Amino acid sequence: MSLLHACGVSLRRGERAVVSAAALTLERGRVVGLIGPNGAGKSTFMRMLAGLQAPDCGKIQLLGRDMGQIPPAMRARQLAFIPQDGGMPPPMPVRNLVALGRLPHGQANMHAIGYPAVQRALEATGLLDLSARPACHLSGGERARMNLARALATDTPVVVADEPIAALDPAHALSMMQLFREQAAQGKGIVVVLHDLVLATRFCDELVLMDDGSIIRHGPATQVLDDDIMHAVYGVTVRRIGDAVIPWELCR
Ligand SMILES: Nc1ncnc2c1ncn2[C@@H]1O[C@H](COP(=O)(O)OP(=O)(O)OP(=O)(O)O)[C@@H](O)[C@H]1O
Repeated sequence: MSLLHACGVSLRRGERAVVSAAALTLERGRVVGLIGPNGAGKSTFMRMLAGLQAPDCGKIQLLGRDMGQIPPAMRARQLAFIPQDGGMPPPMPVRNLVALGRLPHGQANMHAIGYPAVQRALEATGLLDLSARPACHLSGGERARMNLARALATDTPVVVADEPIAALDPAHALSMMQLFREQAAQGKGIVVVLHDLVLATRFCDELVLMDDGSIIRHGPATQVLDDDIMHAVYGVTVRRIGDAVIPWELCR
C-alpha cells in the first residue's frame, strides 16, 4: 500500500484550471521532489495532497484511505504539512511551538516539551540553542527550521513540505535535505517542493515536473530534466555537473 496516492486531481479557480488531472504516488522510503516554474500549481496540489483543500475531482488516498473520509485529528497523526509561508509565529518559546507537533497525539504542551521526539526534532534541526527564544524573534531561515522541527516532532509517516529550503543558507539547506533522506531511510515518505534543481537531483528519488497545472513528466531526475524540457518549461539553458543541471542562461 502506498503512503500517499493521487490520481486525476483537478481544481479550478474561477475560469482557470489551476491543477489538471495531477497524479503522484509516494512509497515508504522515498523522497519525491515536486518541481516546476512559479505559478505551475505546485502549492495548490500540495494543499490537496495534505488534505487541506478538496479537489473538484480526482482521488487522493492517504495510507489506503480516501482523504476526505479521514478525520482531521487522525490525518494529523499520519501526515505533517509544512506550508510555503507559515506566517509570523506567536510569541511562545520555540520549544513550546515545536512541542505543538505532539498535539495530534493528545499530548499537552507542557508535558510534550520533554517528549523524546520533540528533543530529537530540536536537535536534528539545530534549534537547541534557540529553544527558549520567542518564536516570533526568529529569522526567516530559523523559522523554516522550526516548522520542520514541529513536523518531525509529530513523527508522521508522511511529510509534505512546500519549499522548505527556500529561506535556508547552503549548509542548512543541505542538512534539511539530508534530514529528509534520513526520515525516508526510517520508512517514511517525503514530498517536497523545490526550486533548487541541483539539490532536487541529488536528494530526491524521483522528480515530478508540473507546468501550467499539469504534471508533464515524472521519474528519475536524469530523465525528467533534459535540455529540451529546461528550455521549454523554465526558459533557460543549462550546464551540467555530473547528473545535476545548473540553470545558466535565459533563453533568447
Ligand atoms: N484563489 C485563486 N484564484 C485565482 N487564481 C489562483 C488562486 N489561487 C491560486 N491561483 C493561481 O493558481 C496558480 C498556481 O498557484 P500555486 O501557488 O499553486 O503555484 P506554485 O506552483 O506553487 O507557484 P510558486 O512556485 O510561485 O510558489 C497561480 O497562477 C496562482 O495565481
